[in-house]
Amino acid sequence: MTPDVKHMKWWGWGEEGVFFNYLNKPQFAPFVKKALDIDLRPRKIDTIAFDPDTVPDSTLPDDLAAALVAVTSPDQVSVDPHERVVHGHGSSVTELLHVSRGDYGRLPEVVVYPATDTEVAGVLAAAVEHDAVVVPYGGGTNIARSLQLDPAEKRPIISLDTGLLSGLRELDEDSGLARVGGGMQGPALEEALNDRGWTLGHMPDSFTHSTVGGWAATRSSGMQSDKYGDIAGIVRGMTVVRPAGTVTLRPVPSESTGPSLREMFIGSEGRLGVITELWVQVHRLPAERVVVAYMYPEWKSAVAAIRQIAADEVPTTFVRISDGNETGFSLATQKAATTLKKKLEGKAQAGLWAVMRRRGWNTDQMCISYVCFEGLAADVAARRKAVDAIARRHGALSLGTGPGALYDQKKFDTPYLRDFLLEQDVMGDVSETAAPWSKLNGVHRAVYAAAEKAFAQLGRKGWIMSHLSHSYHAGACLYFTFAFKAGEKPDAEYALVKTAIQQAFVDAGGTLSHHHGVGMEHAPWMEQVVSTEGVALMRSLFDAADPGAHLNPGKVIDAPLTLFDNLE
Ligand SMILES: Cc1cc2nc3c(=O)[nH]c(=O)nc-3n(C[C@H](O)[C@H](O)[C@H](O)COP(=O)(O)OP(=O)(O)OC[C@H]3O[C@@H](n4cnc5c(N)ncnc54)[C@H](O)[C@@H]3O)c2cc1C
Repeated sequence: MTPDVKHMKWWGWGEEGVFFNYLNKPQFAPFVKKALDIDLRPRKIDTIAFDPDTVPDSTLPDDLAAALVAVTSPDQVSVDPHERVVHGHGSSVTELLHVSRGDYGRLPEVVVYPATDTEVAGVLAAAVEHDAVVVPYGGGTNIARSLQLDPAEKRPIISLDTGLLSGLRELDEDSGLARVGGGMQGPALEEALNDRGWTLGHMPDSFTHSTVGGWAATRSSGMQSDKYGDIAGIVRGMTVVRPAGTVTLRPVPSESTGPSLREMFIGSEGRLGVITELWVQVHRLPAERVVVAYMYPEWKSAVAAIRQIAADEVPTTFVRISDGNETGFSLATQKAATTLKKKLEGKAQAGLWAVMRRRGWNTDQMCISYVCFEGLAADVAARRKAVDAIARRHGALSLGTGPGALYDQKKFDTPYLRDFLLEQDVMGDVSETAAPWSKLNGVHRAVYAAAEKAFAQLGRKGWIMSHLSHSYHAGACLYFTFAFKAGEKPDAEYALVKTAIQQAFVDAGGTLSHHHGVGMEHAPWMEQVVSTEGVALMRSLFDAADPGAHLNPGKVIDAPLTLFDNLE
């Protein structure tokens, strides 16, 4: 029997039985028709039955199987076809496209669930001794092809699932530091902390299925990073089990001990060892939390306002603005008004629209913004007043807390949209960057231009929209969502659009990725963003740290597959 570790659907995002439903959103189908020239069909797929006979048999050598069982137990080692398929991919759109059609690509020969550091060390030792590859697996939510396996890899591949390395193990309440198992998933950790009056506050959109170790290994950032920080700041110490031994980094608030090993492991995507335990910075649950919505007449004034909030150092938990296209999309995903309360809200919204039109706003260009404040009530009120004033100076109307509450409730629903779009033969995905404030509008313009050009090359209508999230003193993250109707070769078409967007990031002065990591998907651009010598230095590190290339090879740099190489 395999261990009780929660996994996502083998063929898509999230839990079986949960879907994106557009039938209760009356404006969605007309919106998609206008944006992509597509007539939506009612969703047909509730689930995709898994057929184990479609999975090639595992070729795990007997001696390696025996070694893995010897260092763990028979129940912790699985060659089950479903297990191997679940662990053979991450959540990039091209992986899901193929896997959902039964085209699995290279699969691991075996999945192992070590429960202690000693067992992890045993698995790594067995891998080195039997010349196998080990790929640490957290929640499988990455979208940078960080888990995708090289079809040309001839050695046995072990997927090391971190699910049993879980639990809130210690809470140092004096310091606000928690010791946590690397495989613990977001909801379990947050629940355990909340029960004791604490929160981590790290909320990536993938929160429901991703793990603390995965966050660290991909250099993740959550939607509340303005207050709680990116994972690189949240992680204060860690344990990393490597084939040669274990690195233990004690939790300290800051240190001056040479180049930071902690930073080196953050973003290492499994190439330097298995992160089995982390010390993370936690916070008391806030007394009050308020999300206020504002509507700006257009993008530039909205960005200027957010820039001002950052420059004035008004503490916020998050600040987000959707550009005109994304605001249109959000409005199109509003549910039909079935209750009196909703109908009244609908009337109030119509009234607001009339005000905006009277002010001469172009409703296609207006930008919705959400600002979250947490803390003591008086403090929240003072900060809200400061942001209100900045927003007004930049021409915004305050929409109050109603839309913000809705945003808070819906925030983890959107990931289901990609699977729905795939079923409708639409390729939809996201790409994100960060840039200094001085370059942000240029990056926004460049990405739109690059995407429109790529859609024109494909000869069909495409859609792109964006929001600003994660503000810093020096700049912010821009997060783009794009979609187009798939043709004969969806991967090649996707590669064309995605490449255009990534190249536009780099050319316009942004970074390759703000929080999705590199994997194989972004590796080809690494020299452009960290320089040729930078990549050479990273290569020396990986080669020296893992001379036999046993640890998730081909990720971050030197990827064997590019965006243009289809899965088998
Ligand atoms: C819909 C959607 C929304 C997303 N939103 C966000 C977001 O808001 N912010 C964000 O940062 N990311 C986001 N992501 C990306 C993804 O969730 C992150 O990259 C996440 O950190 C991956 O964690 P995981 O546990 O799923 O890792 P996995 O996908 O299982 O693994 C990712 C990489 O980390 C390695 N790894 C995993 N665990 C360990 C470990 N314990 N030790 C060593 N290496 C390990 C793996 O080998 C692999 O290379 C999103 C993804 C999706 C699909």
